[in-house]
Amino acid sequence: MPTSRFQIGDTVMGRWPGSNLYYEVKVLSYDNKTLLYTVIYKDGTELELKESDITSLTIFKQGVARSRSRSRSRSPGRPRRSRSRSPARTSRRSSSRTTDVRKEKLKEVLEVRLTPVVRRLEKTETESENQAGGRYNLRRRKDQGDGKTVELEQKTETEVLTQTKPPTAIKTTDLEFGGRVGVFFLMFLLPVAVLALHILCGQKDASLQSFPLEIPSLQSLWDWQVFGIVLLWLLFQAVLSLLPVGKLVEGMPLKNGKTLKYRINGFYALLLTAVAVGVAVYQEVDLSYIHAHFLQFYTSALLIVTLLSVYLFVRSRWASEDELAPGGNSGYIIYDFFMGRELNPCIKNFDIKFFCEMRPGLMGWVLINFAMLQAEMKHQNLENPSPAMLLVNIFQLLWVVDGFWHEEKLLTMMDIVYDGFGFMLTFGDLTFVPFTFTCQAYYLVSHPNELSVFWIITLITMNGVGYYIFRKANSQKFAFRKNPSDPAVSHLKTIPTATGKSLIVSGLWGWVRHPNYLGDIIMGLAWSLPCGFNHLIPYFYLIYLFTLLVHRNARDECQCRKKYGSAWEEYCKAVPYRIFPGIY
Ligand SMILES: NC(=O)C1=CN([C@@H]2O[C@H](COP(=O)(O)OP(=O)(O)OC[C@H]3O[C@@H](n4cnc5c(N)ncnc54)[C@H](OP(=O)(O)O)[C@@H]3O)[C@@H](O)[C@H]2O)C=CC1
Ligand SMILES: CC(C)CCC[C@@H](C)[C@H]1CC=C2C3=C(CC[C@@]21C)[C@@]1(C)CC[C@H](O)C(C)(C)[C@@H]1CC3
Repeated sequence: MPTSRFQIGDTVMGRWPGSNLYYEVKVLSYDNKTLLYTVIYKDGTELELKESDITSLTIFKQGVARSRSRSRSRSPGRPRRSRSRSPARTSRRSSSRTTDVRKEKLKEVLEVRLTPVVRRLEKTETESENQAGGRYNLRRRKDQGDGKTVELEQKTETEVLTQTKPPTAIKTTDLEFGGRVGVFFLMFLLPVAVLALHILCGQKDASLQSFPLEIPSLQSLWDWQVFGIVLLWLLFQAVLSLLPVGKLVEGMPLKNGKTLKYRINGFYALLLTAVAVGVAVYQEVDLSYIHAHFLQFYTSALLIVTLLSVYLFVRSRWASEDELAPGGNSGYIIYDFFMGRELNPCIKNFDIKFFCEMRPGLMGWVLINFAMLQAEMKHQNLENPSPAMLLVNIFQLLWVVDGFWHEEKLLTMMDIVYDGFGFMLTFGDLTFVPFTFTCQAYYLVSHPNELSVFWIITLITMNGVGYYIFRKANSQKFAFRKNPSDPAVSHLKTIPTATGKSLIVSGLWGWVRHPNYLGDIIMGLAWSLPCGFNHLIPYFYLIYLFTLLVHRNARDECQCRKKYGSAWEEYCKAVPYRIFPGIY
């Protein structure tokens, strides 16, 4: 192996593909043609790595030691922000220089990456465990009796430190949604599809055969007063989100080691919004105004989404590389505009993405549903809302309340940790959620549907079952990631992975690989069925959810395969179905 830097049998630190995590590996061979090293991880996983993904133990330890001494002298507050020393930049530049320079740069990379987390080690053990999403053990433990494996036995500093890093913002090469052409069409199709949905839901003949639809006049699409109301709504929700009530929680560590702080007060904001709406209704504000001006509300929201997306794209030009999302950095303007370049665009401490993801959209959804309930009573001259309308309102309210009750969990989700904030998410959060998730209630205003007692009980049971699966699966995974030895989840069987995290392979997560998606889809069905079978249009949410979750499942599995390698394959063998047991 004359040209290789590392020799067969050397113990070195190897980067886990697709991440910033370094683990101890042994060099098994070197291929002069492909310039790849075959290395073996401590759990037996063999992989081929590039030289740039390997570093010697000495250099790695020096990096850790230096970072430790530096961090102690630093203030315990927010870590220093350093544009010029961004890890991504440093590592990119270093690749074109000499080996010595590379070594020096690598030390720097490790130093910068590790520093802030050393600070975390000075906290209590529980804190560091929570932040790291669990503790990590590189050794694959021998199975114990029932084949159950236990995580975390031994925790080295480096393991915890490196594990907490999110993926690097290298140039995005795997384009999703059909690449540039796909997103270009999506960007026009999505708003038009939502508009068509509105027109269909609102007209007497809601059948798909009523195409081509009557195009609404431009005048009927715009109203300055409605635009003002939408702006006020956004402002009101932003103010509520800044209220100093509720706990302050640290988000997942960013690439530069920095963590952002989030005020978890969504549930209080929901209560305050309910009080404000209650007062308005008491003051005889007619909420059916929203129904009467629904299209104008939609176009106002769409204009705000477009302006916000442009603002986000423009400001991302000044973002440092470590502030960029891994998925929206292709260099193609259209694609990056759609996917979003910046991971967590903030104005001071206000994270725009975190705010938009739930607040205005989910609260708006509940408010619009309630407005539709009032509109139904008005239009159909009812003294009380119909059972169908009540079920839709209650089922969806339960889901939204649940979302706000567990708001903190959003911080660990793919949308916050991985996806950029661009047109797709702004449109999804601020228009798609409030203006399509409400389609059942909107439909019921002009398409009454009688429900028998049997049907009502069946729908309540269906929603209950779906909710139980959704909640239990999500809570179990969250509790397990937070602390695998938590008595509530410690009985679960697991598959260890080379990253040190384990995969649950029993209970709901041993039934299908995404039980939470299954629960969500069952609920989605229970939300549409109250509208009867006359038209397909109230099933829009179900169709959307099914498509989104199947696509999301594929995205997530692709990431998990990269992260967990052979352990993920083992999990797929043990749990062959993705979402629907015995079917898919
Ligand atoms: N109604 C709607 O419009 C939408 C609803 N949702 C809902 O949001 C919820 C969250 O969804 P989402 O964030 O997509 O995905 P999940 O909550 O399912 O998270 C997937 C992650 O869980 C971890 N994981 C996967 N399998 C296992 C296992 N066996 N044991 C332990 N950890 C595992 C992996 O991350 P790691 O190992 O890194 O922890 C994986 O990346 C779902 O209930 C979904 O239905 C989502 C999107 C839209
Ligand atoms: C085709 C569209 C442009 C796609 C838009 C997708 C978005 C509407 C959804 C993507 C993931 C979402 C989640 C929630 C709302 C819908 C979007 C934004 C969620 C915040 C709702 C509340 C839940 O409790 C949750 C589990 C936290 C949801 C997380 C994902």
